[in-house]
Amino acid sequence: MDAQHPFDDFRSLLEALPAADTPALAAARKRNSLLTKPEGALGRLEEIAMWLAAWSGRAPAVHRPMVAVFAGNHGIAEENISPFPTTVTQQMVGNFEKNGAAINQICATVDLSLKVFDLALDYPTGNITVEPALSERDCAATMAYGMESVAGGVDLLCLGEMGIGNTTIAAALCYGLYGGSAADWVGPGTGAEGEMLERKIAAVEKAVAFHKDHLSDPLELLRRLGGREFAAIAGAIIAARMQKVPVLLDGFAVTAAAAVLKAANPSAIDHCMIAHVSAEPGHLKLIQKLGKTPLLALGMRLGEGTGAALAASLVKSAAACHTGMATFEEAGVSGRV
Ligand SMILES: O=C(O)c1ccc[n+]([C@@H]2O[C@H](COP(=O)([O-])O)[C@@H](O)[C@H]2O)c1
Ligand SMILES: Cc1cc2nc[nH]c2cc1C
Repeated sequence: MDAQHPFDDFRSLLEALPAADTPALAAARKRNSLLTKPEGALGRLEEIAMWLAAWSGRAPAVHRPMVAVFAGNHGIAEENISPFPTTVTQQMVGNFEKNGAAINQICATVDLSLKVFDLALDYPTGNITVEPALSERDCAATMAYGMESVAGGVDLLCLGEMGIGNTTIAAALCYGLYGGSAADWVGPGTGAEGEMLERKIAAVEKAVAFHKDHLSDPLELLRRLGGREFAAIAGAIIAARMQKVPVLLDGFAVTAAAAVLKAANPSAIDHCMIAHVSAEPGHLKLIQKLGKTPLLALGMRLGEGTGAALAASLVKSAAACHTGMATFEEAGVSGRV
């Protein structure tokens, strides 16, 4: 028998992803049409409620929403492409644990649980300009770890990340997936400008040129150009699909991880919404490639899942309206003449 390849299980899962639940969607559409409002008057909140039904397989409801933040360190930081040192990744994980970060405050106000997963921060990935980020085994194990984050009855998963250098990695993934020029995908991240921005563009160019013969397979592209938080997020998105959990994607890095899955199977991220468009210029371009429309545009560029957590409040309201509103008949409100 052939030896198992570390990616075999993920390839099988990606080929056999569950489809949307059509009966649950039909039931939600029916109820939506009876509620006390002019048709379509709740705009995208109605779309969100239908999306929840289609991908959860139940009436739209959000009782156990969770933000998962995956933290990773990147060998590419050696190229001096971020204004911040990689030690900040671990320090921010400490800050999350002490409730000191923006994501803690948003989770508290929106009533979301928060889990932070630090991914071997003392062992940064390979510098992708000269070597793959991860071995096949490490990439597959990290995807599997990400899958485990979707447990305990979560019914809305908000994905976020923390990792100094990861806007360079996200740009490399996008350039590897979609081409164009490296400069199309590179932006300031936490504040790179001038020569640092030029180094960032050069690093992305060099990385994609170095791995150019291995980029047609999306999982291989992920392990060569990606990083641990990207692999874990890809795993979490797959697990959510299997467990009928709708997903909110945060900024540039999270969306780039999702894009890898869409390249493997065009329907792989149909259960995901783009929570917000970040100020990182590559994010909007990437969202357009994915054919999606973000829920929010607040000029944020923090990461940590902050945009996804804010969008979760919209998803909660959408579910509450769908479930709690009276029908025309119940309320004795006259319908259209
Ligand atoms: O969410 C975004 O689109 C976003 C845009 C710019 C920066 N970030 C965050 O900033 C870090 C990466 O920035 P950098 O400059 O080190 O590549 C990482 O921790 C991200 O969460 C996040
Ligand atoms: C301070 C800081 C906080 C962050 N949160 C997400 N990415 C970040 C990057 C920095 C530098």
